[in-house]
Amino acid sequence: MNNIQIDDKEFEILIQNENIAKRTRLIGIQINVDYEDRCPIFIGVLNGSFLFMADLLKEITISCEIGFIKVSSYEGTESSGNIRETFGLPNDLENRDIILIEDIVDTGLTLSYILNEVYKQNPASVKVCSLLLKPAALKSPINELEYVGFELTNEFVVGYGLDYNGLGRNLKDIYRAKSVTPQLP
Ligand SMILES: O=P(O)(O)OC[C@H]1O[C@H](OP(=O)(O)OP(=O)(O)O)[C@H](O)[C@@H]1O
Ligand SMILES: Nc1nc2[nH]cnc2c(=O)[nH]1
Repeated sequence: MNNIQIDDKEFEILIQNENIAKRTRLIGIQINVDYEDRCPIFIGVLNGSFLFMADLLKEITISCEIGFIKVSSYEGTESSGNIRETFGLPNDLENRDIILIEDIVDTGLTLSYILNEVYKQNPASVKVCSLLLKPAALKSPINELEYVGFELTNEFVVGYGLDYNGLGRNLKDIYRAKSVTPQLP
């Protein structure tokens, strides 16, 4: 299925699940090496990270803890940049190694907000693992961004946890919005 319709938008295939799985396996191996003999806390950012978090954690063989947090920011395809609150952040992060798991880093506003909240608890270290990154959309560099699955251009993507108007999170593959060709009169 190379082209799909979700709500009012057409999407085309961008990254197949086999390639997501291969990349995830490699990231998992790297994290196992980097955190050998440590016990990091993986914190997934809901909702979008739920599939990536589950698949990545199946590749993790070191001792670790797992949690999820939720922040709110986006409607449709536009970034509101209007992040209100973090829900569910553990309050015992002092001296712990934290690995934040994101599905996508776009403007980086969500992540900057979360990082700020996490640092208030004086963790030992903080790194970010994101399946997707849009480098050209980043509003400011994020030094903690250590593990990235795929770099994208500035296109809206959906599937494998990412939604369009609440739909499409269950898709195995990742799709990008097809550009609309202007209609001649
Ligand atoms: O880098 P940014 O421009 O801040 O965008 C990235 C954030 O946007 C998406 O979350 P969203 O707020 O849409 O919530 P969701 O995970 O529930 O879809 C995504 O999961 C990231 O958390
Ligand atoms: N679904 C989806 N959510 C996002 N949040 C930030 N960028 C995106 C994107 O490209 N797709």
